[in-house]
Amino acid sequence: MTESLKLIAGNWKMNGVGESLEEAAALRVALDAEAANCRVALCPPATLIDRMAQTLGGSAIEIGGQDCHGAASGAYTGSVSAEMVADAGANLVILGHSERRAGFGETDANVAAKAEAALAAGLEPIICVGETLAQREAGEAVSVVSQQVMGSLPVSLADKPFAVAYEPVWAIGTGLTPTLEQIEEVHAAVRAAMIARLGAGGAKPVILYGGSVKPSNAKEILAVPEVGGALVGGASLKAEDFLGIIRAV
Ligand SMILES: O=C(CO)COP(=O)(O)O
Repeated sequence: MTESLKLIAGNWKMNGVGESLEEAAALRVALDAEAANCRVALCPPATLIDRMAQTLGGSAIEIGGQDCHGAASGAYTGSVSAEMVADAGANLVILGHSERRAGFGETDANVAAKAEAALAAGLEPIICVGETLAQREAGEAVSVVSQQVMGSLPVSLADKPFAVAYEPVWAIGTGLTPTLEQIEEVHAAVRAAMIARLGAGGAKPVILYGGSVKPSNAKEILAVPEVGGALVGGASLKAEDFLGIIRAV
């Protein structure tokens, strides 16, 4: 078991324009008044990182990007480098989300390169893994996720701060969640793969669960062994919902 503080991270995905920062501001007001029992982060679209950093400046709430390129700079129209994400005001970055693996063809090797770039820029990567429904139904969830961990974590992560997020693809945005036993089984496998890949450096970083986490199910999910926090999509867009999850820690 890890002794690290739990991390509750909100992934806004491609939602949010300037006025959405009111939700970040409301979260800040609430957490200024009642300190959270965990690390809290918001990961807005890249265009909002800078303004969110201004909105949250001086608060305990951390900021993450949702992706970065694997190269430091160059002719990659439309892409954002890890250094740019950090320069805008983030200290974390989500990498290898299933929406990027499926929609943008990202491979484990791409994700590992992005993690290297993130480390070089001083960002803490949150590396996502998770099986599809077909893979789960074929009994392959543990093997698929273990392979993703082995392929997506560069060995240079060993002494660095990072997190892994287990997000079953079929649980994202569907209202479906695995049973607590299924979550425990995969998180144990993720931990074993982290240690196989990184040695002792794989023992401590938190493993987040993501996929239809909401205030009503957060408490039981966060109590599962090796669940070191949550990566929250839809329920992170409204401060009140996100606070309900933070309060469940
Ligand atoms: O993909 C997710 C977080 O990265 C989970 O999304 P939902 O919480 O909306 O299911």
